Amino acid sequence: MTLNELLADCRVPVLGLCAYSGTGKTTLLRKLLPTLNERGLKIAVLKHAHCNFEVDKPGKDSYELRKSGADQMLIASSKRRALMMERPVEGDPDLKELLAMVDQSRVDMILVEGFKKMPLPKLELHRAEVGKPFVFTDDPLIQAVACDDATELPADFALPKLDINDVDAIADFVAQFIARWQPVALQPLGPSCDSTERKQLSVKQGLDRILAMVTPVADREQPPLKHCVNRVLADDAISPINVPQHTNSAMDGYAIALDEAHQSGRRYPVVAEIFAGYAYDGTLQPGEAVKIMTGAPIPAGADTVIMRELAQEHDGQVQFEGPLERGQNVRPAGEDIAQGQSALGAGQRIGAAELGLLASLGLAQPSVWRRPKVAIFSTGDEVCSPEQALQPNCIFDSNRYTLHGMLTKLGVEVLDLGIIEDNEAAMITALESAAEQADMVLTSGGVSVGDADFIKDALAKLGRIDFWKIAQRPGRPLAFGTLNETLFFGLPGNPVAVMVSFLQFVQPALRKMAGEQQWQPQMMRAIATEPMRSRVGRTEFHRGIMQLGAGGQLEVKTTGQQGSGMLGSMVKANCLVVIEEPLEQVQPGDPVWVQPFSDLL
Ligand SMILES: Nc1nc2c(c(=O)[nH]1)N[C@H]1C(S)=C(S)[C@@H](COP(=O)(O)OP(=O)(O)OC[C@H]3O[C@@H](n4cnc5c(N)ncnc54)[C@H](O)[C@@H]3O)O[C@H]1N2
Ligand code: MOO
Repeated sequence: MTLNELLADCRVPVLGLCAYSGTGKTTLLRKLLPTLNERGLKIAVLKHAHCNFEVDKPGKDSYELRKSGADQMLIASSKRRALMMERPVEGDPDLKELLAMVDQSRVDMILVEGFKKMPLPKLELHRAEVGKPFVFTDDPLIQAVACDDATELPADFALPKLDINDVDAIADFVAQFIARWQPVALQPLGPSCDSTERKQLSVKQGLDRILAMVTPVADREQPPLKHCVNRVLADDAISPINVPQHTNSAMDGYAIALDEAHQSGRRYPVVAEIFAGYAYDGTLQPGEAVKIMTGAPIPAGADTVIMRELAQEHDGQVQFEGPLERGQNVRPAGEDIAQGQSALGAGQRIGAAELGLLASLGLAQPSVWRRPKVAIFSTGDEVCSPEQALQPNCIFDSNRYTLHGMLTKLGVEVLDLGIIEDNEAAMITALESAAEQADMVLTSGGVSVGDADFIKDALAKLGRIDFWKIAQRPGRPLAFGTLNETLFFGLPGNPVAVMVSFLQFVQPALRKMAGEQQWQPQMMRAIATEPMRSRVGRTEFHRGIMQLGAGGQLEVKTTGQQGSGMLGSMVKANCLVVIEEPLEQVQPGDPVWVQPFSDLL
């Protein structure tokens, strides 16, 4: 069994914990589960046990009834429920069947303990004193190794290494694993589903081929900070200063040096008053206080701030109520970002928060990548510019406008070449000129099998273009390749297909070209509130409306009719519902993946 077969039906990430006995797997899990719960993550644990384990006790009804011959014993109260089944099997129980028994709609992931040999992504736990060999050397599915200080890893060890005693670091790893996880249907399919055999590419296969062809832009620019919104950082933003610059007060109050002599009722003479933006030049002596405002630097000698509400000042002296703790209400210099630390990594797209952060470091002209230039045009004699009167049998050109909108939001430079006449000579001239001026050329229409699709002949003469069929709907036909050095996408003509293909393929390509690193489409789980039909073997993108349900859970319904020419369905929608290849039908109550539009639409 392959990983894809084992996990094909899993709606949540599955991670194995693999270790030899004595490594402390269960001890770690007992600490890890509350840590993950604190982060809002609900975890199911699936554990392999020795063959004749018992969970209930002799004398209990459930035990006796099972021993009397109940094939399945389901016991439930208002707090919990347990199902015991007698299922003798040869060898290990079937993990795929067990995973299907977990109520996946209620958890964020399944941790599997045991089942060491199964093709699962796993975290290896290792302690040197147990004296056992590593598992990762023979198991390519090990994602990381958590080990103790005494463990000596080989020199060529290239996986993430975690400290087995650092539960927070392991929880971080698990949280990242969940965040990065994609359902099997959106991952590369195994060899049996390769294009040569099935004539269609999966969404992931298409995207992988596209991304392999994309080279990020290489020229840097240093525009003024306000012009950097939606640009991509070319270098790490290294902080030239400590933020905050000085150790300062987190409260309006009084700064003192807290010493042994402090006791409730002790009177401190107030020797100065410091406002934010000013400093106390002297050194505070034991027993003295300065009145201090939020953000003002803590004077030399002081180490503690007491908020004004807990202080009484009379005749130039102040006393404090309640117990004091040294260091309270003091924000150390560099607490937010230390001088020399990388505040933002190269490849980060700059949004409002990043812009503010760069400003807070005084980086007024960060180095960013130049914006990719994208040429767009529409094809088809029936396509008419909205600036002109509609001709008989024609339609207005909407694709150039949806493309323009999405490209603008992506922060690229758009070169709009208009509508190109449906003849080969016009097509060749337009494509040549577009390829010379831009990093990417985008067209819509003419990539399916129609007779009057001159673009195909023009492309064949000018570049190396493949005509793909993607196992998706809408957006099945897709042309992709190069015109000299310039990337070319021929998107299908249907207006919704254009947008869906842009979101799935052009967007990731352009983000990579723009220098963005580590971008992943946002994916969320929502509960379907109506049936959605799909066809096994293709990924369907339904236009969805997601909203919070009465129970506080994200719910999604479709916008109604899903014709790939109906732009109204995109207008009503706020997300795409992604129905993965293996699914035929989504029923109300089923969890589904949704891709919110917030990024681009
Ligand atoms: N025999 C087959 N017919 C079709 C197939 C197929 O596999 N076999 N695939 C269908 C699918 S799926 C799609 S999508 C379309 C894509 O076809 P083309 O890329 O060749 O696009 P056109 O035929 O030129 O146009 C399709 C549709 O879209 C309208 N259109 C085109 N450009 C614009 C524009 N700029 N603004 C608004 N609307 C536009 C055009 O008028 C057509 O109605 O092919 C199916 N057929
Ligand atoms: O790409 Mo087409 O939209 O599947 O009609």
